[in-house]
Amino acid sequence: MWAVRITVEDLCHVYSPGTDFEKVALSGVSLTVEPEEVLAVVGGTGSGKSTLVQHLNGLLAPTGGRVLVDGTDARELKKSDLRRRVGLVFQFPEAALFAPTVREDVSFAPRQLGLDAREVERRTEAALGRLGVGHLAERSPFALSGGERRRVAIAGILAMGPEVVVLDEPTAGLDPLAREGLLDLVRDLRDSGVSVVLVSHDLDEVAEVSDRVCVMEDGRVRALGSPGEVFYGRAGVDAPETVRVASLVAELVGEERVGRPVRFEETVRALRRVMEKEPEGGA
Ligand SMILES: Nc1ncnc2c1ncn2[C@@H]1O[C@H](COP(=O)(O)OP(=O)(O)OP(=O)(O)O)[C@@H](O)[C@H]1O
Repeated sequence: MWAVRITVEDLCHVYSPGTDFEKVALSGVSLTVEPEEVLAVVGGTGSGKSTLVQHLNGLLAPTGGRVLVDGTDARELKKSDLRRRVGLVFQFPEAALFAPTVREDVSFAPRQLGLDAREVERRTEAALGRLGVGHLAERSPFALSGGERRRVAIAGILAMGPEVVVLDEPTAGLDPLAREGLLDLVRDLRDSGVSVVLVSHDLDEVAEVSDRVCVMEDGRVRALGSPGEVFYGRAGVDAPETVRVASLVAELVGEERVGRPVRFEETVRALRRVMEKEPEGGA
């Protein structure tokens, strides 16, 4: 698949400018969403994450700065094209399901694109299959579990064939199994050439799936880099459990023996290495 690059340059966003409710939500944000990467956006509540991602598909217009999609200013692109290319899945997207059946709900967006009926059907079935909800196609979205409804809502976005998918807190409120399933989807999207922007409060899941992490604070980029750079650096973020465990062990035996693991499996492997070298009875 042809992969898109989104460049955010010195982006500023002010809500309700010139009124008593004026709020500067973003100031001077610059970053790039590279083709075929998972970029996590983390940060405290109100730090500007949702505002930032709504600029990626033109839902919000910059107060200052610009967003470039493969070098073209997003304002010059047709809004409907941009929203098809950059699919935005809001927090709790299941709240927007409306059709009598799952299949009709998922096919709604591709039908709006003016595609012929066979192409709509092909995309709908592919998206239902990808999200593992094909067996629910004739059911009412309202008669499903929360996790199933969320998958149906995401299938509706994927049926548009986006090149970038933005997921705003996709695992919020899901049980561990449903959460794991969504993280598998994130990896699967990246592996099939779709970039993913993942907004998350859950640093452990960010450590598991992201290629790079952007830390937002008070409307600015506080840190941007690989999970290792960000979580072991001085970004001031709380680290994922995996990193905290590895850091504690590194304090005892030295970082050169533990390294800087980020993902669960890497941390387990690092600790195993340390234990194997440890003489009987401890150091
Ligand atoms: N429509 C709006 N009108 C005015 N202010 C807003 C609006 N939406 C967000 N804000 C404010 O802009 C700032 C950034 O909000 P934003 O929703 O982008 O943060 P966030 O990092 O996504 O937060 P959360 O993690 O709680 O979802 C906050 O101070 C918020 O109160």
